[in-house]
Amino acid sequence: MHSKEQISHDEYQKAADWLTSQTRHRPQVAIICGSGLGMLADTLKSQNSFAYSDIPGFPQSTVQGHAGRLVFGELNGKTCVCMQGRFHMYEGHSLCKTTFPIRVFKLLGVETLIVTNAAGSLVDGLHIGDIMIIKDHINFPGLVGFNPLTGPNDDKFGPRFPAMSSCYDKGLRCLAMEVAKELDVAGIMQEGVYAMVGGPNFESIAEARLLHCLGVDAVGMSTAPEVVVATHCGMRVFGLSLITNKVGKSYEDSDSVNHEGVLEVGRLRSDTVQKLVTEIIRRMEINNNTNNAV
Ligand SMILES: O=P(O)(O)O[C@H]1O[C@H](CO)[C@@H](O)[C@H]1O
Ligand code: HPA
Repeated sequence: MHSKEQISHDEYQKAADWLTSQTRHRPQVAIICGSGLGMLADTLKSQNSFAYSDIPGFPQSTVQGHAGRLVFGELNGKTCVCMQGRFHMYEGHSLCKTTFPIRVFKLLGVETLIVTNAAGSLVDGLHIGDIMIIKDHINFPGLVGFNPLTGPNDDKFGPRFPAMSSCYDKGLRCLAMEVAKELDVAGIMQEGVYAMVGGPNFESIAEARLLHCLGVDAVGMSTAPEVVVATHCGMRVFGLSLITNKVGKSYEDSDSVNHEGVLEVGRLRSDTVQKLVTEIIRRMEINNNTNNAV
């Protein structure tokens, strides 16, 4: 599935212009809701929401737990746009379609991207229900050439060879830990490395052992392409993984993971994730002088 699909600057602009004509909100922060975490969008005040099917160029969500709506609104004094449902490579979308909304957000003036996901833990210290602040990622599809930036570079968005050595903003990671302490949830939070695999199958035992050996703390099937595209176009990124399951590394393990279980943990922890994200956004500094439009 080495996609040759290219999306022109005009197509991103068309979606951004359509959204600008439909809502008075001009978002500074974009939030992507992971599996079972769509309720984050419900916290926005003065909402305007749009079905993905109505937005020019947007793909459709096909996964249970991903509603397929873009919600604009106010949250603690910041204007936000929330993806209630993300796109995954395994749904059959090209990677540039999977990340289409990110560049549209850039054109809308978004400066900060908050990504959330459901992920499986590979380490003893991360338990079901814990929240991992993403410190770094391993983009397995990207390492072998499945990268949303493949193809002619659009210099209006960013450089041909973007650095990825500090894509998860350190200031926001520190802020998240401070907020976690104040909300008394620091005990279930720690930083770690997220790895994206292609999916849609969950990992075999041997794959889980390999990921563990490679220094992966949590594994999922999303996020890295979104973060690559956001970093390429100069956005500040913050990411959270909700640990929804332990990834079996022993042939003696009898538990096996399934998507319903993943969604259930999302529901159980939705309140905590919501409070964390809401408070981080309240305290986040926004550079109002930056003209982000490209
Ligand atoms: O990464 P999000 O969208 O949270 O979803 C995660 O949950 C699904 C598996 O249950 C996969 O899509 C995996 O990537
Ligand atoms: O264990 C997992 N593996 C891959 N993706 C996932 N998303 C939630 N849990 C998992």
